[in-house]
Amino acid sequence: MHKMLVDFLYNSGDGYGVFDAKDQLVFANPALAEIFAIELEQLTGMSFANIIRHCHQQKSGLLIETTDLDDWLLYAGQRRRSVPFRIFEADTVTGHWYLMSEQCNAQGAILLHAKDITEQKRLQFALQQAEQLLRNQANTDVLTGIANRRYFMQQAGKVLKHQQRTGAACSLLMLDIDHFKQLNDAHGHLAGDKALQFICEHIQSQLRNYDLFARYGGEEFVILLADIAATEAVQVAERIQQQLASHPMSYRTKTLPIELSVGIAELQPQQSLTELLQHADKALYQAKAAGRNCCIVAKTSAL
Ligand SMILES: Nc1nc2c(ncn2[C@@H]2O[C@H](COP(=O)(O)OP(=O)(O)OP(=O)(O)O)[C@@H](O)[C@H]2O)c(=O)[nH]1
Repeated sequence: MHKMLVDFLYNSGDGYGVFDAKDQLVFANPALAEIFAIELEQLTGMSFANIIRHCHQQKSGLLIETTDLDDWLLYAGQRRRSVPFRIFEADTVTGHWYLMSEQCNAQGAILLHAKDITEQKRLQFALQQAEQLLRNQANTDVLTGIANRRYFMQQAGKVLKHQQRTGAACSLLMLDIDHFKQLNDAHGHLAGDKALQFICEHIQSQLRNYDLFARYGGEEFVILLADIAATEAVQVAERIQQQLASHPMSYRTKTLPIELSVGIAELQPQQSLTELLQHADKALYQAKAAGRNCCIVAKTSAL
């Protein structure tokens, strides 16, 4: 090889290596030796399979995550030389990422090039996490930590479609704290905020993981119960009310009783989310009119 080229390869921060047609590594530069975490003198002459075995056994160099190394090697063997050029990402035990490219010539020799992309990957992960955080924030009510109305509307539409397609039951509960203004006025807004958080924790503890529970407005909440008919939904609502009565909220030195009125509507065929919400809202209004701290099921007839 031309001396200049050899010097370049030896001093390059990118890893370079050449595997012959029998998959023996006939040339490697120091950067590649570092990636595999094998001394350069030892590395040169090793077969691809032995390099991978070494990394796997020593838990050093390339991160080989498998419980069946022979299977891993078989799979890798099928991919190597399957195309004249291929590109893939690989990471090391120490958390570095490399963009690997393999160029295969007509005789079956492979030129391997490994470029450090750790910084790009770090930024990519950070961006993904930031996106996830933003998505969560956009869907979450800040005060209570439960889903907000926006998220509810998005998800409820999907649940309704699914339930209507399969003909399964579905009930919507609309819950509103009774005389909440009085609580705020008597004990302060902070007590009101604590009450909202307390109620959310309380309701959440009574629900299944996949029930859709959201803060719909100030002191109003919605719960969408898939596969639950109105008669069963009443039991859920009454359990929430009874538990709330027997476990009142403590605030500073006081005990603050909190009560809820609940309107329930069962999903009808062809009904839209807006219509279902209207029915539950009307039932909630009736529960308030009936004296509060009770639960009313909407009539299935038109509003
Ligand atoms: N502390 C606190 N209060 C809130 C929040 N959102 C809404 N509210 C209060 O909730 C109260 C709702 O009052 P109303 O609509 O009159 O209802 P209510 O007093 O519960 O009466 P009924 O629903 O008829 O039983 C208002 O005083 C709002 O200020 C909040 O995030 N924190």
